[in-house]
Amino acid sequence: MTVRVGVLGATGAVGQRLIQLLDPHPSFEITTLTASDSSAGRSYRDAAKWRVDSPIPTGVADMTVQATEPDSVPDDVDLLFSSLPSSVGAEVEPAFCEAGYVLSSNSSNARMDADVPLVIPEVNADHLDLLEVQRDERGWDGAMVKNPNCSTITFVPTLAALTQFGLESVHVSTLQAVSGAGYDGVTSMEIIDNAIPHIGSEEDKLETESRKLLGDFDGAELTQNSVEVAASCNRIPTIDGHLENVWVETEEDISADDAAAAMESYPSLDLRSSPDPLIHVFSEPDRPQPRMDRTLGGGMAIATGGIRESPFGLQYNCLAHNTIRGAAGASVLNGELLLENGYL
Ligand SMILES: NC(=O)C1=CN([C@@H]2O[C@H](COP(=O)(O)OP(=O)(O)OC[C@H]3O[C@@H](n4cnc5c(N)ncnc54)[C@H](OP(=O)(O)O)[C@@H]3O)[C@@H](O)[C@H]2O)C=CC1
Ligand SMILES: N[C@@H](CC(=O)OP(=O)(O)O)C(=O)O
Repeated sequence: MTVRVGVLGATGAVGQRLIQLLDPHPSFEITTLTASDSSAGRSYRDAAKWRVDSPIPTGVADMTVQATEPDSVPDDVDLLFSSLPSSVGAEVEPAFCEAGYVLSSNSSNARMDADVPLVIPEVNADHLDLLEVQRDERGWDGAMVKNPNCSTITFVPTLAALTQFGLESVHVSTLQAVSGAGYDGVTSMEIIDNAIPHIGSEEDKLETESRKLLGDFDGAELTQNSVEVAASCNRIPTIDGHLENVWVETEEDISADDAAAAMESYPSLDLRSSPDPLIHVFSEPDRPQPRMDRTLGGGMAIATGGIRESPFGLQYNCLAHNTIRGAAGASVLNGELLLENGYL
């Protein structure tokens, strides 16, 4: 079955990555692209300042960009990927769901709403059925699933692998690539020869989204995980790939070898964009590194290394490609999960 898909915010940094991943996808066919009113009516080639490391797909270049409103999207589109600024997403995404469209959204609005599934398929695919609650409560024919923040996606799969030991508290400190701020987000004068120890709202997202992702869904209600999470977020001058240092305290003592084995054997899924292994464990203490390891598993793997026991619990590093596993690839994987579970 080929699913007709559209991209909301298609001209942006994440929208371009979505097009790069969706164009060769065997299950999805791009039929609609939307952006702001200043791009609407123009060809995609003309409206998008293409910056992804492969040419604009030929079938996409001459498509006409539509306005981002339900009336501009044909009724036969089965799935919309959303990469809109969150303020715009908050306004227009519910209107699309009300009009009957199913959305896989990367934007941060509504991620913490009680009836919105926030999903990393390998971690909490069962939360997808919150969509039934969402449809009941909101009266929507459509539906909305979200993927988490890119830095949240990087460390939560490693925590999921460790839940068997009883998670008590987590400290995480990030070194985030500049692409996370968008192409024009951080100027060269700000970031070259520098590191910036603050990223607005980011720490709160890591602390809250992780507890929702690791929570239990009983078919009616989601109970958040009680683990305490403290985050510190830093911008550094890498292009792509968020590196994180993590300390985890658990009820049971875990040796570094036990932790490595749990992460290495943590299962991937039988979905096209889920890599096997999901978590790549390096034995070298100086890995993973952004430039060397961000493209593991086509940019969808989580890499860990430097696993050791410390006075503050288990300590390790982890890394993921922020615009693939952390954004566009995460939305595509949620699209595959929606298809697998009969929501399309
Ligand atoms: N960059 C990254 O690595 C990551 C980004 N994100 C999130 O993904 C989302 C998109 O980010 P990014 O791609 O970097 O953003 P960009 O600014 O590069 O792109 C934004 C897109 O939304 C469109 N848009 C802007 N305003 C409106 C509007 N009023 N109505 C309709 N469409 C509009 C733009 O169209 P136009 O070209 O016409 O202006 C463009 O297509 C954000 O929510 C961001 O927080 C999440 C994780 C990582
Ligand atoms: N804030 C992230 C990117 C981002 O846009 O996150 P979110 O999807 O939560 O808005 C970063 O700077 O790397």
